[in-house]
Amino acid sequence: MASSRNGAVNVQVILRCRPLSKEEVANGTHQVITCNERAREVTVSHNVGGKQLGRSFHFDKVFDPDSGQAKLYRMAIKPIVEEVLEGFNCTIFAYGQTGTGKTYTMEGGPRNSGEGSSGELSDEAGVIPRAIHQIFSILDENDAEYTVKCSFLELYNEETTDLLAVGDAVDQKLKMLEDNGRVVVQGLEEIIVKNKVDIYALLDRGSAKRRTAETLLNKQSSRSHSVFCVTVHMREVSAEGEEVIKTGKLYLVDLAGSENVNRSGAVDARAKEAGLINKSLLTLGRVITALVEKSPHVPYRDSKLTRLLRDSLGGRTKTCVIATIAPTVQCQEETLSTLDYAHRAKNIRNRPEVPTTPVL
Ligand SMILES: Nc1ncnc2c1ncn2[C@@H]1O[C@H](COP(=O)(O)OP(=O)(O)OP(=O)(O)O)[C@@H](O)[C@H]1O
Repeated sequence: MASSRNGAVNVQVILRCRPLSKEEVANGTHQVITCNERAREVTVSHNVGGKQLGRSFHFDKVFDPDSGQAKLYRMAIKPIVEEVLEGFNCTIFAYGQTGTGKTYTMEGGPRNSGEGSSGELSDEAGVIPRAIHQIFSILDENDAEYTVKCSFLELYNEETTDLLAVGDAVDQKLKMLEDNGRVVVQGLEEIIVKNKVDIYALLDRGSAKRRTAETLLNKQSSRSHSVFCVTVHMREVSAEGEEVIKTGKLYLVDLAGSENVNRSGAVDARAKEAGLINKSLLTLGRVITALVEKSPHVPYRDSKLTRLLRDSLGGRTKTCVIATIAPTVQCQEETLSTLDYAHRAKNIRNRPEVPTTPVL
């Protein structure tokens, strides 16, 4: 039984500007970004013929360089995770140029060894550990019967690997199959997480595998996408006394660096020459364009990423994009490209639905 509680909603787009790094401060790097959190506006200033001009963009939320992880989570992500526990499927994408804070936002800043192993959140903890904490806090508070499962995969050059696999399965490339219109990744490990302490062990396992592959295979992490998925099954009794299983899914996606693919989804000529085309990122841009322009054909099937996350783009999922930018003049051109791209994504409309399955 599928019940639709909501009509169409736009993809939510939030903007985060990272602070200057120590080196940038030491070098006296010029900043060109002004964030106005209240007005939910970001302005890029540039100099044209000696005149200082500014271009402004509005988003659903704007976070300036002083906004820490806890604030971003509380204001932008917490309500989304609450919806996962109501049975919605939700997706959060981090999109931006390399080095603007996608991984920092999703996973968190560097941890000291042992930090987080007792389950406490550090100030620098990102969206993934905070979401797991929130999920367990709510489930435990409600005294619900539940299971929480996590998977973590990487897409690199259109190949899918399981970041949580161990033993013989470590280097296996996984196939994506279609099952009743749903895309499933064959053989992807789903680990049952018993409590919030387990999350750091999982993240460490995934990150260690990513790092090893980078060294051994000369991979560039900025060219890979990672998808962390949390599935929560909850058993509840409805107001009519009917026992129901609710399943909520949360996809947390750390995209490849957006450089080389411009705002219209075209490939930069230099990138093409250098063989730096990222098919999944390129197709994501084309899917967004097709959805925004209401084109009859949306090229979901053209890449692994868009096949896997089809439902998050114009489907039944609640979707949020976190666009990350750097404040420096050197990144100005890329920043404008990210802002244009993110601004267009605001026009995508999804129709979130809660599928409920009565227990037989
Ligand atoms: N909001 C922030 N506050 C403090 N430090 C940040 C912030 N965002 C990013 N950083 C720091 O900036 C550096 C680059 O961030 P990060 O690695 O997350 O970028 P990225 O966008 O994921 O890059 P890539 O595409 O190469 O993976 C890191 O050292 C990170 O700790």
